[in-house]
Order: sequence, then C-alpha cells, then structure tokens
Amino acid sequence: MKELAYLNKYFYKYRWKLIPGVLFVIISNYFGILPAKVIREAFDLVKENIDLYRLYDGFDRQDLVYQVFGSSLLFFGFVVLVLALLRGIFLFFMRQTIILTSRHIEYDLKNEIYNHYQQLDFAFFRKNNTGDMMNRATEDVNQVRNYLGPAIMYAINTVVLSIMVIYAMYDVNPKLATYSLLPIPILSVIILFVNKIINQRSEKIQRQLSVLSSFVQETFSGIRVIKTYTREQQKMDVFAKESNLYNKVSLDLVRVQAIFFPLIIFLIGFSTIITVYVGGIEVNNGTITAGNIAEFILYVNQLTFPAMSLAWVTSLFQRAAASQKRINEFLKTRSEIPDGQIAEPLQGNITVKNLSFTYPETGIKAIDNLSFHIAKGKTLAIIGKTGSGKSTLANLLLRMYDADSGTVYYDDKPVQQLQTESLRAQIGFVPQQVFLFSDTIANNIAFGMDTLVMDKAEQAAKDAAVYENIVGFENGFLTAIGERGITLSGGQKQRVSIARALIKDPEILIFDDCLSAVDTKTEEEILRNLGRIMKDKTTIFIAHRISTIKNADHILVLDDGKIIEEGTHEELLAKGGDYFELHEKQLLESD
Ligand SMILES: Nc1ncnc2c1ncn2[C@@H]1O[C@H](COP(=O)(O)OP(=O)(O)OP(=O)(O)O)[C@@H](O)[C@H]1O
Repeated sequence: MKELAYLNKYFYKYRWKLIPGVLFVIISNYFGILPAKVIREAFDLVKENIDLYRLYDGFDRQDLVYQVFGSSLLFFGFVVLVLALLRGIFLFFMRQTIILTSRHIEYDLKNEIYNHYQQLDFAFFRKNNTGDMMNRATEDVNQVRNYLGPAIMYAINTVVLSIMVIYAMYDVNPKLATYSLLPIPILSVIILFVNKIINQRSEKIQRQLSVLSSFVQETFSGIRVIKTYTREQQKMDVFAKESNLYNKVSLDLVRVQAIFFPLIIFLIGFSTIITVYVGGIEVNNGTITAGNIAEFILYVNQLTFPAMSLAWVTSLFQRAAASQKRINEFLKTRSEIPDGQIAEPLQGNITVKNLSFTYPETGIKAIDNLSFHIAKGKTLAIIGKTGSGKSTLANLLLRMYDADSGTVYYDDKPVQQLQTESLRAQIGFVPQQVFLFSDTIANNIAFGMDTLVMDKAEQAAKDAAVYENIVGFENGFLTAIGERGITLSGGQKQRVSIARALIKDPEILIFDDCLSAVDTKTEEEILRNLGRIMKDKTTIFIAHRISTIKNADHILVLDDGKIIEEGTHEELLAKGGDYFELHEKQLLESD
C-alpha cells in the first residue's frame, strides 16, 4: 500500500476539489438516511390516524380526519421526494469533484510516465518491451485511477454511511439495532472470502487477455509474413485455443459472481426478518413504534451497499497498489547516462581513445579498445563484417550508451561533459533501420526541426535523391505514409531517412549502412551531393559496400570490435589484406 503514497502529491495538488468532494459525500449520505425517519413518522401517523378514524366512526368529523390524514401522507411523500432530490444533487456534486479529480490525476500521471520514458536511455528500452511499457502507461494507470476515483469515493461513502446508519439505529433502540446488525459481520466475512476468489479469477482473466492481445498484435504486425507462408489456419487455431482459455476463465468468474449476489440478498433478507421479528416483540412491549420497524428495514437495506462495496473497494486498493508498484519501478528508473553541462557548437573534430563496450545482457564485447581520429571536414568510413560492432560504435558516438572504458572526444571535450540534447541536435544520424512515422513525407523529413519549411524539405529531398519520387506521388510532399511507411519502397524510405538528417544541416553526419537498398547509380548521385553539402563538415560512413566508401579520407576495417586495417582506399588495396579481398569479391559480384 505504501506504493500508493506516491500519488499523495496529486491529492495535494487537487486538494480544493477533493475536500468539497468529501463534504458532498457526507451531505448526500445525510439526505440518504433522512427518508427512513420520515417514513417512520408516516407509518406512525398511519397507525394513529386509523385509530382516530375508527374512533369517529359514525360522526361527521370522520371525513375531516380522513382528509387531514390524506394530505399529511401526501406531505410526507413530498418530503421523501425532496430528500431524494437533494441526495441526488449532492451525489452529482460528489462525482463532479472526486471522479473528475481522478481523471485530472490520470491525465497528469500519464504525462509524467510518458515524459519520463522519453528521458530514459537506450539501455532501458533495450531491457523492456514495448507492450510492457504501454501497459504500465495505460492499463496500470487505469487501475490507479479506479483507486483515485471510485475506490476513494466509495470508501468514504461506506465509512460515512455505516457510521450514520449504525448511529441512527442505536439511537432508536440498541437491542433491535444489535439483533438487526448480527448478520452484517457474517456478510462481510463471506464477501471478503468470495472477493478473494473473484480477485484471483479476475487476475487470471487479465493475464489471459494480455496473452490474447499480444498474440493478435503480433499476428497483425506480421500479417504479410503469415500470408506469404500460408500460416493463417495455424494462427487461427492458436487464437481459438487462447480464446477458449479466456472464455473458460471468464466463465469461472461469472460462476462465483452468480453465487455472490444472491448470497448477499439472502443475508440482507435474513437481517430484515430478524428486524421484523425482534421489532414486533419490542412493539408489543411498547418500547418502539411500528414505524420504527419500517425505519429499521430501510436502514438494514442501506447497509447492503457498504457491506458490498467494502470488499470491492479493498480489491480496488490492492490492484491499484500492485499497478502503482509497477509504475513506480519505471518512474524510479534513472537514465544510466548522466547529462553533461557543455552545450557549445561542435567544430567537428572527433577523437576516440581506447573505447571498449560490452552489452551487459549478452556479455558480447562489441567494441574492443578502439582508437581513431577524424579532423573537421573529413570523411571517415567504417567497413566490416556483420556483427563487427559498426552500429554499436555509431551509438557510442551519439552517447546512446556509455562506454565501459575509453572515451569519445568532440573537439577535445569528453562526450560525458557535453549536454546530450545539444550533442544529438548537432549530429545528423541516419540509422540502419529506417523508421518513418505515420505522417506526411514532408513532416517525416522535417521531423528533427521545430517547424516545417517546405523549401528546406524539398532541398533535402533533392540532396537525398528522392525528390523526383516524391513529386511523382499524387499528393507530392503531402503524401501520407502509413505505419512504417508501407507505401514507400525500401530504397525510397532510406532516402527519406537521409533527407531527414540532411535538413538539419548538421556539423557531423553519421550514416549507418543507409544506402544498402539504393542502386549504385542513385548511390553515386547521393554521394556527389553529400560531397558538396559536407564539404567543410565531418562525415562518418558505415557501409558494407566498398563503392559507398572508396572516396573517404580514411577507412577503418572492423572485425570483432577491433580495427584490423586502416588507411585510404588505395592504401588498403595495396596492403592486399581483408579490405582487398572484400573489394575483389564485390567486384566479382557486380560483374
Ligand atoms: N542490443 C543488443 N544487445 C546485446 N547484444 C547486441 C545488441 N546489439 C548488438 N549486439 C551484439 O553486438 C555485436 C555488434 O553488433 P552491431 O550491431 O554493432 O554490428 P554491426 O557491425 O553493425 O552489424 P551489421 O553490419 O550486421 O549491422 C553483435 O555480436 C551483436 O549480436
């Protein structure tokens, strides 16, 4: 439960909505129990008036008694109606304050979680899957909102109503009150017990629902592969199996619930019988009136709600605590990359000294004691087999991770001292895996900019050699691209991704194998354009194809995270080593 204490800051923030909310709960309950007293008066009046009516039997006045009696009853009816109306009004205010506050807090909490996710480092996103992160920001927040709104509202309601009703009962007749209340503790114990079973079964449903939705999500994401391999029937069978399981656990819950409500009604009915029986004896003894029995029956019935909501509220509290614990786990996670202070414009000199990095999850040493230097305005190329550590190096340059040892220096300043936001804003990075948002092409190109300047987007598209393709579409730059840009070809997507980096006009550009899906002619065009744009700027090319990098000022050949050869294209060819072999192989392939 201490996990929920995290939310206290929000209670404080919205205190001027919550405090009136609590007052409204009290007032609405007060108007809720008053009708019982009015009905008692009405009952007693009925009895007295019947006696009086009989007394005047045969007299003229009997009609008058009848009329007075009729209008008094009407009056009592009217009072009950007004009280119900007042109760309704305050219930409305209660919901308007407490439930509304819970929605405000839900909104704040979702924003807090979302903003926190954005600040976390790559390592966090590597460790946690998207489904789990989304669940915590949606389903768990929902559970917490149930605590903030309904649970708190009904908890206060239950306590206030129980105190008021029990007080009113003992005020009338302690003996009758004790007898009438006897089944209530039994009721509460049964409810708590049944509720535990309901909770366990609800959790099972929740888990199964999660399995089912993950399955459906994955199936639809991979629908093309499923259709290509004609695995629809197999997927349908798996879905039917999981769905049946969901059905079974849901029915298990319905069965318990089916016993639950009749049981409560039975115990309340039992309590009513005791009230009538003991009340009848007391009326006979003259200690209470017949009206008191009617009043008590109403009280007992009013206690049904607190008895039921007690268990429900307890389970809401428990679920919210479990959810808040999961939310807190993420909110308390701090980025493992402490931010630096320096936010100066970069010149473009990069030095890497004895850099090593091992992925903690797999223990794979991706970068092993790497050192090199690129002067401002020069082009460095990195080539190597798959898995040789090229992408890891790019991520280290962007400070997505911190190295285990060694450092990257920008203009002689260690990367740790630079403000990551400023660093990344000055680097144009084209990742190996293109990701385009479900938006227009223009907005995708201008993604890194605060505003979309069409001329700049068009120029970037020209430089990335994708302009002709874009204007060929019916809506040109305003063409919407679906999830992950499915309307574009692989090569077009890569070029849009390049344009996204170029529009920033950065001092440093890093291309991570982003020309792999582009034909050699287009590649040459892009490289020519880059030569012009990046004339005085620093460029790092990561590539598999020698054609991409042969004009670079310096080439590093990586293997197993280490530099095995380095030099210019000509120098490396002259060495006759791995680079030369690769060159020969690629020449043969292109022939
Ligand atoms: N997130 C990760 N967690 C654990 N290990 C990883 C992770 N990413 C990469 N690796 C491992 O680190 C090594 C280097 O991977 P990296 O992606 O840097 O290679 P690469 O040279 O870019 O390969 P490619 O040319 O195929 O893109 C590989 O052995 C890979 O399995």
